Order: sequence, then structure tokens, then C-alpha cells
Amino acid sequence: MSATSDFPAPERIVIATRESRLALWQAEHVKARLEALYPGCRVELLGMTTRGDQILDRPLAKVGGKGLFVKELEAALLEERADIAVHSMKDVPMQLAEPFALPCISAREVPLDAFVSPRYASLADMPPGTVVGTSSLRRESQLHAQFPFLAVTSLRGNLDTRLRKLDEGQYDAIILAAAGLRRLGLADRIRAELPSEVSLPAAGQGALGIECLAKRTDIAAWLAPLNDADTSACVRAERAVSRALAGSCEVPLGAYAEMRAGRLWLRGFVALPDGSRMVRAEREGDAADAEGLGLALADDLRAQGAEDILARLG
Ligand SMILES: NCc1[nH]cc(CCC(=O)O)c1CC(=O)O
Repeated sequence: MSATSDFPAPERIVIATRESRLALWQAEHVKARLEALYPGCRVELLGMTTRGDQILDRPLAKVGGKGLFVKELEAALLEERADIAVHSMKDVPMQLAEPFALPCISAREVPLDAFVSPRYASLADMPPGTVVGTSSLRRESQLHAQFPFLAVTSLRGNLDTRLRKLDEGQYDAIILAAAGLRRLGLADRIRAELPSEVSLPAAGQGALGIECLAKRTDIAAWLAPLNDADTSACVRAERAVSRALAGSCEVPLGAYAEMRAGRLWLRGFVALPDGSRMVRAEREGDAADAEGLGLALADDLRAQGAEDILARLG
């Protein structure tokens, strides 16, 4: 195989992973794919707890954001206790630190948000004052803008915890990523997948990324067959929007790209959490310049006042 011609096939690969059920599913998925590619290679999981998993009583935006889910995994890479880390791309900070690289983004699951409720079939069915739980400012701002009569409250914890809180009656409905529910065999909990016009997904939602030390070109070559070129272009465009506007802080921002007839179609928005202001933009461009497309879209959003919205978030 060309990907391995410059490097001997791997004998052992250690995957650092968080220990939530979703993270373990994702790591097992990559493990199975690597074992199929490299028969005879021993692939092992190294489970770890991150600060993001420990802090459950506060919205993540208030305690340091996405970095909290990857720091411990990156430490394992630096100390060479693990070779790769598997992440939900949505949880990976927009700017990686110098020693790290993301050589592989695998084919995307459904990128959409899902409406989950034991009582109602859709957001449109919910009576005024009923309660929707969500942990993300992006979902919150879009809900307020389109369903101003609903109450939106904070929801943290891993997928099982969030579903339990719903089942206990703390919420009338919750919004989760469809990808996570499908991966865990919980697709039957999805009452409706929210179209991207209703809930524009987060940058990277539904995609898995594999991180390693940038200097490990051997690992990048081993992972090359798992990379999906279309998903990778889409996610790079989305992350460029987020990087240009949000930097490292958590803001109500969505960015979602699709491949249409070989071209990238990118949409994005920035809003105030209460949905009272929202700017949107869309752009089509060449997949070969995904980052450039993302930066251009960020400029479009700025031209409409994104900076002013971001300045009010501080
Ligand atoms: N923020 C947590 C997180 N990170 C990735 C997913 C779902 C899977 C994915 O987007 O790949 C979720 C759960 C959710 O948002 O409901």
C-alpha cells in the first residue's frame, strides 16, 4: 500500500481516549479500522479522564472550553504513553499547540442536531413555556431566535446523563448531536433530526479526528487510508470560520459545509445567546482552498457586524 511504502507497517498502536461511552465507541471504531488495515498490529486503548469530564456543574464556556477535553490526551502523546488520540472534531480546539497535528479526519456521520423528547414530536409541537435542555450557546441562540416562547435551560454531562435527566422530567425535550446517539445505538431516541436551516451544526460536528505528534510522519502515513477527503475539506472550512471569529472562546457560532457537485458550500452564523441578534452568511468555493473559503466567510460575517456581537459576549 502506498501509504505505508515509506514506513514499515505498525506493530503496535496505543490510542488515548476519554472514557465516556461515546469516546470509547469512537476509539474502538478507529481500533477496528486500524486492525483491518494492518493485520498483526496490536491496537490498544489507553482510557483517561479529562477535566472536561470532571467539571459537570458549570457550562463549559465558563470554565475553559474545548481544550478541557483534549489536554490530558495530548499529555499522553507528548509523554509517548500513546501514539494517537481519537476526538470528536467538535471538541478539538480550533488552534492546536505546536507539537500536535491532525493528519486524519474520517468520514462524517450525520452532522445534524437531533430533537429528543418523550412528550413532543418536534419543536413546533412544544407549548409556550415548556423546557428545552441544551449545553451549547449555538443551539440556545438558534432556539431563542426561532422559538422565542420556549424556555431554554442548561444541560451538561455525557450522553447517558443527559438522557437520564430528560427521562427524570427535568426537561420536556433536549437537543443533542444525532451522530453521538446513532453511534451508541440510541437512534430510536431521536424524534426528529433538525434541518440545518433550523439548527446549523457546530464546526466539525459528526466527524472524528485523529491527533498525533506532528513529528510522527510514520503515524500520519499509517492513518492516511482512514482520511476522508470530502469530510476533511468540509471540516477545515468550518474550523477556519470558527478560528477566525471565536479564537479559543465559546461563542454562539455555527459553521457547516457540504460538498455539492465537487464544490464546497459553506454556511455560518454568529449570534447573541438570547437570539436577539444574528448574522448569517453563505459561500461556495473550491475544496482545494477550504481554509480560504472559511476565512472569506468569516469576513462576510464581520462585514455584517459579527465583531460587535462578539464584543458583547465578553
Ligand atoms: N460536546 C459533546 C459532544 N461532542 C461530540 C458530540 C457528538 C458527536 C459528534 O459531534 O461527533 C457531543 C455530544 C452532543 O453534542 O450532543
